[in-house]
Amino acid sequence: MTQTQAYFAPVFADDGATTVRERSGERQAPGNRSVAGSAAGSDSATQSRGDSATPGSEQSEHEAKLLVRNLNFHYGKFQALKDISMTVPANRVTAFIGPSGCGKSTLLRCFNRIHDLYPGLKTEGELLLDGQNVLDRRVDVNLLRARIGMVFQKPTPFPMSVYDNIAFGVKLYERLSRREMDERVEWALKKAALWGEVKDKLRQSGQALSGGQQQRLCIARTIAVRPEVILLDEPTSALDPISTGYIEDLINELKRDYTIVIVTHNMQQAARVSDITAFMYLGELIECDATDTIFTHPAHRQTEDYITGRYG
Ligand SMILES: Nc1ncnc2c1ncn2[C@@H]1O[C@H](COP(=O)(O)OP(=O)(O)OP(=O)(O)O)[C@@H](O)[C@H]1O
Repeated sequence: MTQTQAYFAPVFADDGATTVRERSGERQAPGNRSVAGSAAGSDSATQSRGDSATPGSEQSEHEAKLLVRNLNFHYGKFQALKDISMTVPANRVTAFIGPSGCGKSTLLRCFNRIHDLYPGLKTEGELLLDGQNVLDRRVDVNLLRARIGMVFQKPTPFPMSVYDNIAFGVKLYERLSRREMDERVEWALKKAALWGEVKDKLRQSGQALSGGQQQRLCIARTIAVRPEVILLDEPTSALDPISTGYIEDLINELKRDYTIVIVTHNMQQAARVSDITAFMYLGELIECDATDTIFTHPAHRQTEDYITGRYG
């Protein structure tokens, strides 16, 4: 099973699909949806605003969309994340940087609980989305993943038409008329800056598009379910510079409506697209601050060594 298939596996399963469809009528407008059980994290909501003790909060006057508190993560006996605390501000781009193996992707995957798909992994601490702890076992992970969408490193269109690539995820969560679905598909493709290139190819296979177009299709597919947060795990590492430029422009455009978290190995990219940068090293968050500050006046020697290319 590929990572993407695994990600969607719960909604392919009979029980999961039924649950999501049955609950689709309950879904609220974007920005006003709840994924948590009735008691989950309610008292944390007020605390999630302007928690000055949390790294990353001081540099943002924006509302905290995600708040990570004392997060630890284990792959079996190996601890991959160590006591991570940080704020991800709303409608901003937050970049995770750091040497290979420092835990960037592991942290990103905690946000939409993709680790739940694999046995033997343990997450401790709190991860608040609009004040609700998404690590609470009562959280409906399918609804969580509708609120927090993810785009993987390698473009992974489904083996179906361009149109169906978009419509597929939407159908899992909403019942739309044909006309409404047409409108949603067009809207998502326009948002992903792909409409002009594919409007005459909607019935062609998504896998027949170029690599850069496929990645924009994957972004369109993610946007189509109207998430609030978009997680991008090295979204341009398999793309040429022109396609990378398109995606970076798109990220800049999308942050008006979405909160974006991106993992990147490319420090120029982090500097170009992000407002906030978090530097990680050996499973720890070393520092998190405004991107300009991280790249010009990092507070820690390890950060400076990394951004100046002394290691990594
Ligand atoms: N499934 C797994 N089982 C055991 N250990 C894992 C697993 N996935 C990742 N790790 C380990 O967890 C640590 C963090 O890995 P992660 O992929 O999050 O790092 P990363 O910073 O994203 O690295 P890269 O930049 O190379 O993608 C690494 O030491 C890695 O070997």
